[in-house]
Amino acid sequence: MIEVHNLDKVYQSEEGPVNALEGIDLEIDEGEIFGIIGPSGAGKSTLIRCLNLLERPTRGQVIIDDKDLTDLTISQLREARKEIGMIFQNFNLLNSRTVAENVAFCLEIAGEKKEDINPKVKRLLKLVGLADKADNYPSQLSGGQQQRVGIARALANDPKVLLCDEATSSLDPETTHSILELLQDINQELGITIVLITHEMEVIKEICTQVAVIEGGEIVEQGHVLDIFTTPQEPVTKKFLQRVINANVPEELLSRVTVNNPGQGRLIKLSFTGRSAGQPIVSKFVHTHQVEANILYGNIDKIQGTPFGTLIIELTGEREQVKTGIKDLNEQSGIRIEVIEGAESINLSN
Ligand SMILES: Nc1ncnc2c1ncn2[C@@H]1O[C@H](COP(=O)(O)OP(=O)(O)OP(=O)(O)O)[C@@H](O)[C@H]1O
Repeated sequence: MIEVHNLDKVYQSEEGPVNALEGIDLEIDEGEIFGIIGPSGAGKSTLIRCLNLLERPTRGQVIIDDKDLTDLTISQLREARKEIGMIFQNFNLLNSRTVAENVAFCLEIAGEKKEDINPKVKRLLKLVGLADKADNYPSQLSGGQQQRVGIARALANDPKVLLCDEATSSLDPETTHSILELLQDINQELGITIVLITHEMEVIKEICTQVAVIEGGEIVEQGHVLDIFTTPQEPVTKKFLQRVINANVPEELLSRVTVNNPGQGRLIKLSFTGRSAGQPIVSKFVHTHQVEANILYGNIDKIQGTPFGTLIIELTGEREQVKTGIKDLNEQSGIRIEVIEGAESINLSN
């Protein structure tokens, strides 16, 4: 549905060229909710704006629905953009127009027949839950309601793709949740492919199926959200995940373990998914190995409907027993083990 090949974007600034994006490759399937996450300055906004050529790439291709946008004439591009809706962090509504007029505006520009505009606006406002706000002005609406107008406007030309540029970043958590739910409904009911950029892993966790992590203008990691949550590879991904999984062992616990049991206690973090999330892993482990297990932290969450658990346990016992036990655990499918720093590390690969 969307393909990006070897895309670069260089801005010319007074201080010289800025390499905002380098060698970006992406493939986004039809019907996907694809998230792009990265820290400030990573290139997220530039990338999403390159997808509809609001920002022209310096090099590379953007292919949407088999059309290479970088090859189109201005009028062909205008036509192709009707298939790509976009919503923004600050909503970008026209304050002098009512809610209905904001939505009607795109239809007027697209040359839609006058008699078709009103019923379509009504339908769109109903879809986003604002049927009763048609005659209000944007200043009379909450942030969440304004974003709903933005969504109705973005859907006016029946797009196949919806681009969301930090669409929930200026909203409180509850409103964020309701907007994400609306986006998910739109994706499921209308089959629209959604690409969103965000700096919040919560947003990725809540609605995305695939995620790409961008840092310094490059995609450093991408894959299915569940895989990235359970086996993150890059430090930047791990940092984002810490904020949502919150499975860091407090310093004081760590020092207690190493002070009381020098060279003995080992802290391990288990991440488990799917069927293994419902298994009595720890009791089975203690039963089989002569090792004590003290649970310091535990949490079970759901990502894309799949249970996903995290456990942090302190293991004490004979060194060899502990080592064998950890290796056994590591061989079980669906379980990922990390020996946490501060405890004597064990090489899990041999
Ligand atoms: N018009 C511009 N001229 C020059 N440099 C720019 C321009 N727009 C962005 N940049 C630079 O390009 C890089 C990527 O910026 P971009 O806004 O895409 O990042 P971002 O990940 O969206 O950041 P944020 O989350 O803070 O919005 C940054 O170094 C930024 O300073």
